[in-house]
Amino acid sequence: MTKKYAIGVDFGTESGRAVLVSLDDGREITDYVTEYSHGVIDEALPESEVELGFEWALQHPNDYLDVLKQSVPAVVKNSGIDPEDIVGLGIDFTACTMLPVNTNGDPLCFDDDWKQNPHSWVKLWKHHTAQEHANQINNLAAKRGEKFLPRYGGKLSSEWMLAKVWQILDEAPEVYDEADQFVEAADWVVSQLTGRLLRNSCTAGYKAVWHKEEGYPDNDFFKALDSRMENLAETKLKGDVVPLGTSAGQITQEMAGLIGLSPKTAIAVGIIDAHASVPGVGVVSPGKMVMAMGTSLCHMVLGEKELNVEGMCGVVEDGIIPGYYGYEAGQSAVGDIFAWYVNQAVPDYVEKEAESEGINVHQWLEREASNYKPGQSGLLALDWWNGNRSVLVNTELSGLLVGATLQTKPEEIYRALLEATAFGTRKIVDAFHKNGVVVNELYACGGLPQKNKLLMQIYADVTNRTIKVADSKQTPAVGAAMFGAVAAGADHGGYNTIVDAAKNMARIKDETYEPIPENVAVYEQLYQEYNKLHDYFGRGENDVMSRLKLIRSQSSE
Ligand SMILES: Nc1ncnc2c1ncn2[C@@H]1O[C@H](COP(=O)(O)OP(=O)(O)O)[C@@H](O)[C@H]1O
Ligand SMILES: O=C(CO)[C@H](O)[C@H](O)COP(=O)(O)O
Repeated sequence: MTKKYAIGVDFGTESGRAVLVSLDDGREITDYVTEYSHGVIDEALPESEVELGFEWALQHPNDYLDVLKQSVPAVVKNSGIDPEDIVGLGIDFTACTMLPVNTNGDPLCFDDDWKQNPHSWVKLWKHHTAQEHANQINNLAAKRGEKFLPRYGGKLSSEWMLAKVWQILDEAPEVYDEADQFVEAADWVVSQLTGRLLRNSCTAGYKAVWHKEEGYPDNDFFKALDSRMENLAETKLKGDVVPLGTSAGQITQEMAGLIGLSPKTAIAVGIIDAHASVPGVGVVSPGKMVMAMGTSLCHMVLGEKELNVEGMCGVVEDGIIPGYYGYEAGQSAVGDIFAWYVNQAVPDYVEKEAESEGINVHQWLEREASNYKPGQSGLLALDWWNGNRSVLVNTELSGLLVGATLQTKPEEIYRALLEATAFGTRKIVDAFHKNGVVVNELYACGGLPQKNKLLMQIYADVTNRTIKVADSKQTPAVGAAMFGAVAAGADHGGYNTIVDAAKNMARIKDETYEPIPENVAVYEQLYQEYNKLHDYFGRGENDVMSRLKLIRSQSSE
């Protein structure tokens, strides 16, 4: 039989990339990145005078279609592979990245009547202006003892579907009324490929509080929140929720022609980007935490029971690998914090030296920071530059650096920021491990493990665990391609289960990061100090960060 292939398309924050993968061994034959031409829309609507407020983050649905139209034909062409041998395609997406659509499934922002209204656009996962709505959802759910709340670590995030939908209802009731449905971008893009709008159980479970047995929260709860939302589940969130690995159908003739695939290609239902990384690195059993490390960091681990863990993003049965409870936690900025430092705060001389050596500023800072021992800088930071996703679940929190003196060097601050993110991860690992969701070893994927060895060693030392690294540049896309192979099925050259696909296709580097005992000891001391700052600023003893944010938003009105 001729070799078979699948395509995984990873829709990230700034760009989308297609990867063509061999189904024999997971080898990535070729990939192609398409930058979103509108990027993250955070200042004004495209071709419009309408300005956006503080912490808005929108996207343009056409950018997603451009990824399909540019990246997919490019990987087919560059590989020279016959499209008939590409049996499946899967996509993964950031989430909750959601949009209102009309009865035809078209985004409201495509309509001239609606495009001047910011609420008609795609709200990106990091759109952070629905915190007040999230707070009210959480308070009411806690007061009513809603069963769903512990499954989300005791708090729903402002990044998720319910807070975003309620914000739309509150601030633009006309958009809420006009919308036939609110859908995840992952599901919308699949509908553009197949002509069928299905909701995948992964985004529905983690981001829209859907449960395999219980469905969405009761109408009573929605009614108590806001009587206008009483029937949200049957109206704006209507439609079948289907398990991961389901085929959404074959690609439409029209789309197949447009993007250069065979009309027989099976399309998998979508999955969250981070979650696709789990089979992508070959993790299909408990005890192994997968860290998708990029602009943000998502932590995923499988368990055999549904347990409550403080501040986790969620536990969803079959949410990642069928047969297991999939747990997720996360840090809403990691690479983004380093980017902030490099772009906003590094002195000129560092940029000049890096440039004269032909390396980038990250590489320069990493090299210089490697000359320090743990604790030597006397610095300690809190990693909340984009709020805290786990375990505090509060987007009002902000960053902190203590210990700076007149002698402090840029590379010491850079190192303190790397360490802060590692402490944030340690907090998450401990929260799971101590509550019965065992974490014995760590698997890292995403851009950061390829870029920064010091960072990875610090993570191994701070967590006192071995870290294995994906041997793939595009792990979520490889995971998505695996789901594409499952959608095709073994009879058509794919696989029948995601476990079979992962066993054959996932690849891990030989080199691992092992904890260094003397570093582990110093970091243990620093972590205790981090914990004190964490609780002081994060657990209500001192809410200066929330007050500053309030003053800031009042002052910018
Ligand atoms: N050498 C480096 N060390 C640490 N962080 C880096 C380095 N180079 C780039 N970054 C950070 O990596 C992040 C991008 O990660 P990547 O995984 O490629 O993106 P994404 O999360 O969008 O998929 C950026 O936030 C950037 O600041
Ligand atoms: O919340 C998410 C997963 O649950 C987002 O998809 C994720 O944080 C986006 O990450 P990145 O920009 O690093 O791909």
